[in-house]
Amino acid sequence: MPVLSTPTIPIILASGSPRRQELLASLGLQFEVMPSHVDEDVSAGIPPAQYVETLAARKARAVAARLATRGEAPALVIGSDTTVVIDGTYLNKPADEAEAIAMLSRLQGGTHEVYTGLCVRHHPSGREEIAHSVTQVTMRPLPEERIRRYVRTGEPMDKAGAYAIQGYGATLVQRIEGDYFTVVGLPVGLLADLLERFGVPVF
Ligand SMILES: Cc1cn([C@H]2C[C@H](O)[C@@H](COP(=O)(O)OP(=O)(O)OP(=O)(O)O)O2)c(=O)[nH]c1=O
Repeated sequence: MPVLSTPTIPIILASGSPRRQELLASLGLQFEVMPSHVDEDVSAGIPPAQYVETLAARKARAVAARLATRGEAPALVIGSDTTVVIDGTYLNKPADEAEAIAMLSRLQGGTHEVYTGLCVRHHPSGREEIAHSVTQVTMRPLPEERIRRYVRTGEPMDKAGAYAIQGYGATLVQRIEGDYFTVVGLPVGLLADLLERFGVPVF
């Protein structure tokens, strides 16, 4: 674990995701957490890269707006969004166990893509740097009984695509092509690039 350093400008993570909090902390930066609670509805037919970038920006903008209302000092706000895409269909968090089973039945034995969008927004100037990253994940063929047992662990319920590669879900994955952290929900290399553009190097 790196020594925690205080960045030159306060950093705010606009996310309630514990995975995102852990990954950002692993970079050794000090930051505050402010979940955005935005509506995640996006117009139908939007391509996946645009979809995750739109939601990442919406999250960062919602939190930046809160800072503006309170007249807060300058800060960098980080928003992020992850979605699983298979054959043009977006799989977000399952509503219940039945939907989790349906999602995993669809993903098993094949390859899908995980898209994560990132937005770093400067408050109060409104300058934004937005980008996304995509990783291909191939899942092992899984018997239905194994899918049901996995869903009963409770792990899939708050995860896009109903699995967590960083948890028991690691055992479901055959291979990935691309950045692991994109699948977990915060591509740290891409984030470091965006922070550098604001003159905030991670190290
Ligand atoms: C595919 C996959 C997703 N996920 C998680 C990352 C995200 O938390 C979640 C996707 O939902 P998101 O809507 O991206 O994020 P969130 O609602 O959890 O948090 P917030 O909007 O406040 O930032 O799925 C994993 O943890 N592991 C995985 O392997």
